[in-house]
This record gives sequence, structure tokens and C-alpha cells, in this order.
Amino acid sequence: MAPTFMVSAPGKVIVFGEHAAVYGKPAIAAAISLRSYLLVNTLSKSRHTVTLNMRDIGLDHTWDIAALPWAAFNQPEKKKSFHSLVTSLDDDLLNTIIPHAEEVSEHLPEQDRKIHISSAKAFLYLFLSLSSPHSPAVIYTLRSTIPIGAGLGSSASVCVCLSAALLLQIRALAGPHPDQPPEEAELQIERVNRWAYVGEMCIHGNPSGVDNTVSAGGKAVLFRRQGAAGSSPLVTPLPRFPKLPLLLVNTRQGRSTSTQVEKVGVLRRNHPKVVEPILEGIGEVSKSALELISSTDFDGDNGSINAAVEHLGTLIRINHGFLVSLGVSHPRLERIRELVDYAGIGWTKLTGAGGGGCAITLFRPDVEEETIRELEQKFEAEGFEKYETVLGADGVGVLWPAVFRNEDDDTAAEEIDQEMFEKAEGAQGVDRLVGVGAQENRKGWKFWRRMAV
Ligand SMILES: Nc1ncnc2c1ncn2[C@@H]1O[C@H](COP(=O)(O)OP(=O)(O)O)[C@@H](O)[C@H]1O
Ligand SMILES: C[C@@](O)(CCOP(=O)(O)O)CC(=O)O
Ligand SMILES: [Mg+2]
Repeated sequence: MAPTFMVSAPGKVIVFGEHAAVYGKPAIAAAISLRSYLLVNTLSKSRHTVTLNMRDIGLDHTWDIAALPWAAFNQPEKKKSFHSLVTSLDDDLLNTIIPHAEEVSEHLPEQDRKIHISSAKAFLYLFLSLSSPHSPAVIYTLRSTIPIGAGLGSSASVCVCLSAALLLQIRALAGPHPDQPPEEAELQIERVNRWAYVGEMCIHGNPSGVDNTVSAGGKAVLFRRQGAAGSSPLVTPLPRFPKLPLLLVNTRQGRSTSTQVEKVGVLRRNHPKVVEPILEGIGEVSKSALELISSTDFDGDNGSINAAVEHLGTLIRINHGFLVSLGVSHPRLERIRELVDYAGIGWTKLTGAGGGGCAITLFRPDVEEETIRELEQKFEAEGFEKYETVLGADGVGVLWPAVFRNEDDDTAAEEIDQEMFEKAEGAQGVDRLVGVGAQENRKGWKFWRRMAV
């Protein structure tokens, strides 16, 4: 029986290029230190059930493995191997899982029901694609420190965790191990990423793939979806991405990515001649930012940094203006921008799909700590929530088995079981129990690391 193990994947911030990324324009995004964690418990062979236990949304459902639609997924013309590149969902397969996904939420209010069903759909599509009717009984328990539906890529990070866990269970993933050649790590990341993209498609209709790409590989990347159906996106790691003083503020205004993406799609269909240049303009913002990042030493002397930060700030302001014209801002996002603009201390844009969710602010280099504190107090007084996060976090990682060992004292090993994981209090409790790099003794995590170019 496989040992209990855990996988983890980060959320992300899109610094430039959301929405335009869906239409093949370049975007720049970076992994953040908020993450999802998935614990995988294999049970005895005598049981024949699979349980999806997603604590943050209150979903806890068990399916009888034999009752799932394996025949549909295993038809020779439908069967995908684990290294397939799947760029669209199969409607026939989706139709076979919908009744099983709907079982999870029979008596819930409409809004919660939608969230449960989309998560269950992503899980079942991946489970049926990557597992088998003979799979042992398993409990998948998920917890995340990423706010849900806030533009920080919670959906992609959940899908990366599910994809990695299922691929590890069928032994279609190797490592990570200390002397893994970077090419091999890259291949493993890509395998996880491809199936995470399939999960993202279940959650929102037309994802660009930027979120799952950043969540799987971590760090910062330039991402560009390719035109032809069935081709992989272009992904360029940005090892020189500067460690900038960014503030991340959540409006606490919920929204769903699928609605916002659909809204831009409708606008583009109704006003193609107006909307296409806006999307093109957003792509040009990302290109200009890339040029700046590649040619500036942000650790260099102050004079040149100040000019570069001013340039980046201007691009942030322009990018936000484009997003406003696409109709994906929100009065609460505009309030954050207004407070920052009024204080004259930086540049703000929404991040992710908008319509609520989070904004990022880049501060001017010479801003006083006191001014930032005053601004933060205003945010708090108006019900906004601030996140401390570091850009450029590690991508998908694994803790196999789910045991933390004290390097100097083997007897101090601490096994993470389902009950402890479920009972950890809030995001802080989860971080303390299993957090990546949160404490000295949480060092058992291993990551597949992307090649830097
Ligand atoms: N912690 C979680 N537990 C279960 N499902 C989650 C979790 N986080 C995200 N999801 C799924 O992702 C959806 C939110 O994704 P989305 O609308 O793309 O917003 P985000 O900007 O957070 O990615 C939820 O409706 C749910 O289906
Ligand atoms: C709006 C979009 O560019 C990013 C969505 O990010 P999020 O789900 O809001 O974290 C959509 C996409 O790229 O798939
Ligand atoms: Mg999402």
C-alpha cells in the first residue's frame, strides 16, 4: 500500500496581461507564497471507494469507484495516455461525469452548489482520465491558504495538486530528486501542467493556461498561448524578475473567473474592432515590461532603479486602464486604486480575472514606511484585506511520505495524518503544520525545478 503523501502547489499573481492571455497575447506572472496542499491517504484494498474532502468549501463526498463511468473514459478512441496533450474537454465524457459531480451538492444554495460542482467535475475528469477502476480506495483531503475566487489562481493550484497526486499514484511522475537533470524536471513539470490545464478547463471554460503553468513550474514566467489548437504555449522563465515591493489587497468581493472571461468574450464578439486593439495594447504592455526587466539591474544604483520602477509603474497604470475599458474592474477595486493614487505613492492594477478579487500596488522607491502604514490602516477600516506574500515561489512539490523529520534527530519524526490536517486552524494553522518553508522543521518538501534560461 502506498504511504500517505502530500503534494502542494502555489497561487500566482498576474503582473501584466490577464484576459489578453486568453487571446494569445503575452502575459507575465509569478508564483506566490500562498499555496494549496493535498493529502493522499490510500486505504486497504478491501474498500472500493474514493473520497474527495475539500475542507475550505465544506465538500466531503465519497463515490463508489465501480459506479463511476469508466467504460466511457476507457473507450479506445477516448482513452488518453498520461503524456497526452489535451487542449479541449470531451463533451461526451463531461456529460457522463456531471450526474456524479452533482451528487456532491444536492441540498446547497445555488452559489455554493456551483463551487462544489466545478471542483468535483475537475476532480472526476482527472481521476477517470488518470486512474483505473481497479485503483485502491483513496481519500484526497485538500486545504489551501489561497483565497478562493480572488484572482490569485486558487483553481489552478488545486488542479496542479490533483494532477500531481494522480500522476504520482500511477507512477507516471519521477522524482524530484537532488541530482535530477533539469531537462527531466522540466518534463515532469510539463506532465503535471498538462493535466492541471484539463482540470482548469472543467472549472472555467476557456483558460489561457497561464495560471496552471505558473503554479506547476513556480518562479516568474512570460507566457504566451499559441494560436493553433493542440499546440503547447510558449513559456519563458524570468530568473531576473525583480523582488519589488508589491502590496496585494483583496476587495473581498467574490466573483468567478469563468463569468469575467465570458464577459470579455462577449464584448470582443460585439465590438471586435475596438476590443482587439485593447487586447493587443495589453500584449504590448507585457512586451515593454519584459524588455525593461531583461535590461535593468534592479539591484544596481538608485538613480537607474528609480527610473525603471517609474517605467514599470506606468505600465501597471496603463494595463489597469485597459482592463477597466474591458469592463472587468469593480467599484471596490477602483476604491483601492483611488486611495493609492490620492496618496501619490504608487501604481495599482487589478490582478487575475477582476470583477472583484485582488489588486496589486507597486510603491514608489522613496515612499516612507509611515505613509504605507497609514494607507494600510485605511484599507483595513474599509474592509479590505492585505496579504503578505513573496513573488517567485517554488512550483509543485511533494512530501513523500507525509512525515517531517528533524534532520539531526530521527526520533523527532512527525507524521501528518488526516485528522491533524483537517483540524489545523485557518491558513496560519495549515502553514504551521505543513507549510512550505514556514518553519525550520518543515523541510521535507521536494520540488521539481524549472530550467532557468
Ligand atoms: N480551496 C479550494 N477547495 C476547493 N475548490 C477550490 C479551492 N480553491 C479553488 N477552488 C475551485 O476553484 C474555483 C475558483 O476559481 P476561479 O473562479 O478561477 O478563481 P481564482 O481566481 O481563485 O482561481 C472555485 O469555484 C472552486 O471550484
Ligand atoms: C483572466 C485570466 O487571464 C486569469 C484568471 O486568473 P484567476 O482565475 O482570476 O486567478 C484568465 C486566463 O488567463 O485563463
Ligand atoms: Mg482561477
